[in-house]
Amino acid sequence: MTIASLKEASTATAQARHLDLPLLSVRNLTKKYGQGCTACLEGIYSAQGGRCPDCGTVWACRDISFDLYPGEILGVVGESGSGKSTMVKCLYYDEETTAGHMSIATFKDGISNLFNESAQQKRYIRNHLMGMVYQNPYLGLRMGFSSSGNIAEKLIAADHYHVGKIRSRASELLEKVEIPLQRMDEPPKNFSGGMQQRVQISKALANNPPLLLLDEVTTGLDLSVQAKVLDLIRSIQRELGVAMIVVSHDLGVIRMLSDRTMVLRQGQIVEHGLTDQILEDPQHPYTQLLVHSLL
Ligand SMILES: Nc1ncnc2c1ncn2[C@@H]1O[C@H](COP(=O)(O)OP(=O)(O)OP(=O)(O)O)[C@@H](O)[C@H]1O
Repeated sequence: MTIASLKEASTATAQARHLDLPLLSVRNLTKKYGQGCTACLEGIYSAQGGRCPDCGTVWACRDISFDLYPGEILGVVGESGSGKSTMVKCLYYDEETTAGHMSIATFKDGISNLFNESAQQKRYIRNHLMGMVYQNPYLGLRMGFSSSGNIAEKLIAADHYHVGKIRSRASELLEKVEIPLQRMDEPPKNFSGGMQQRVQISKALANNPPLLLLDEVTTGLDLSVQAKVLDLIRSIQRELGVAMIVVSHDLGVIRMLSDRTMVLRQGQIVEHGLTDQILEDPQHPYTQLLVHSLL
């Protein structure tokens, strides 16, 4: 099956899935760097790149709301500085959120605000319910550990201690991402960029999370390596039914992977809809600019 036909089939199922309950719901996610002043706290300011001209506070994300359905891929696109990375870092607790509400349907009946959970519960959520793949593999991997050791670390964090089972799960995952098993005890620092991203993906999947966050995972890779990683992401979504948030400044990546797309500008959503509709008939002038610059 080609990527285009995989995408078509998946978009159809994504539309059908909207009859289900969302896996992840985010409401009014806001992250500011700085204290804020009367004008910008009330939203009465003329933002320059998301920065308040009076007090210098950066509103990296402001009132971001969306739902993500089981097994769906949501693309997040926007120019540099639009708040894409900050948004996923807030979801994964790499950054403390200023305000907002996040829930996951399978955690405490989807009622709890996950931004307000205890540190222990946040660790549980990071280890069991989410996986994260960073643009920079140095953030997601311990480069001096073996590749299997990296996966073991994630399994141990989720209270799996049986050495034989850890080893067999590590082999299974590395095989899935096409890392030769004779290299499973080598550290990722010995690997190429594409291989490092594949090890990161296998580590993120270690505990079968229902949600995967991918932040610019193919940026900086050669085109042929990029295609292989994108293909892998697509097949994982098909086989495992993992829901994903894919952040990219590259509309080609978004077009290839995502069912729905959210366009961010200066920390706010300017457009949100089915990817094909957004790319073929963008409504917001900013999206029109982004799309036309791709053509
Ligand atoms: N620690 C920080 N302190 C102050 N401002 C920050 C911090 N981290 C991010 N920002 C600001 O938040 C805004 C959003 O940044 P973010 O990295 O989320 O954007 P992005 O869309 O992911 O950009 P890129 O594609 O270049 O990574 C930017 O104006 C950035 O300068």
